[in-house]
Amino acid sequence: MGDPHIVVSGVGKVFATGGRDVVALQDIDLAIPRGQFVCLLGPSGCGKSTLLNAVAGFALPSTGTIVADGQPVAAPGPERGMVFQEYALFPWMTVEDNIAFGLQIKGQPKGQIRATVDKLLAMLSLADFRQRYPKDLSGGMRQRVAIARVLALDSPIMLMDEPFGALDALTRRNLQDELLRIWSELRKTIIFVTHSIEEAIYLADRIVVMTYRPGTIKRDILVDLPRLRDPAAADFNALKRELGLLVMEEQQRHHHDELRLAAVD
Ligand SMILES: Nc1ncnc2c1ncn2[C@@H]1O[C@H](COP(=O)(O)OP(=O)(O)OP(=O)(O)O)[C@@H](O)[C@H]1O
Repeated sequence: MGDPHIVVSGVGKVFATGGRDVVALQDIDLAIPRGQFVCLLGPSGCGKSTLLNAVAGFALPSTGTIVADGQPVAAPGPERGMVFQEYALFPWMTVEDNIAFGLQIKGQPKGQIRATVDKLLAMLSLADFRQRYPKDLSGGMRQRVAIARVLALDSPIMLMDEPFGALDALTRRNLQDELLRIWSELRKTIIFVTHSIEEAIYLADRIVVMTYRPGTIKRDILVDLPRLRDPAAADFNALKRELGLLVMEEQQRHHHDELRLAAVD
């Protein structure tokens, strides 16, 4: 199988806020093989985004190391593309210009950019929208553009922070299917943050459940169900129940923590 594509070793992250230290991550060890689709799952505040941002190189860990695509992570890099929940599109650019932007920055020849943009517009069913501006697109369409922008750079690693969290259920399922199709075609390594148990089971090869403060790995589960997965199937639901209990324990710890802090203040 070769070396893991992403290696997180002994990672911790402490935020100092208002005289209180928040241990957002502690002792995180994670080795992700090339091409694996990993979901980070857990309730709000358990450090999912902090871990993703550390892999992205946006906010480095306080302790430990991260190696991605053979390189120690010290800053954002082109081998790690990021898709956010809020579509990070340029509002003054059309769909095709948004997708082309990163390639123009890289100084690629015009003909080559055009070919890549055409391919991505087709791949994400955006061809009829190429001249539109983001404000004239639905949330789902905007998120397609955001994914196309990252794919344009051909990063072998895709980091996704609740990318479908703001979408309605039907659009969300559509984009999940679309993402699975793209992933199986292009074989990216994906780390996908979600707090939806169903979304994690629907998508992932592997689900990493995190604990609430300190953020540690509570359970690391391989999902061995054939795709496309059926959320109504018995084995899907058995896993959903198992994960539901794990996540609920952490939600309760979060709740108790909030009550305790409220009592102190
Ligand atoms: N810049 C920051 N300064 C101080 N504390 C922070 C900062 N960023 C995150 N935290 C704290 O670190 C912990 C982990 O936050 P993080 O956003 O990674 O959690 P999360 O699991 O992604 O939650 P959510 O789903 O709500 O985004 C939380 O307790 C949060 O309050």
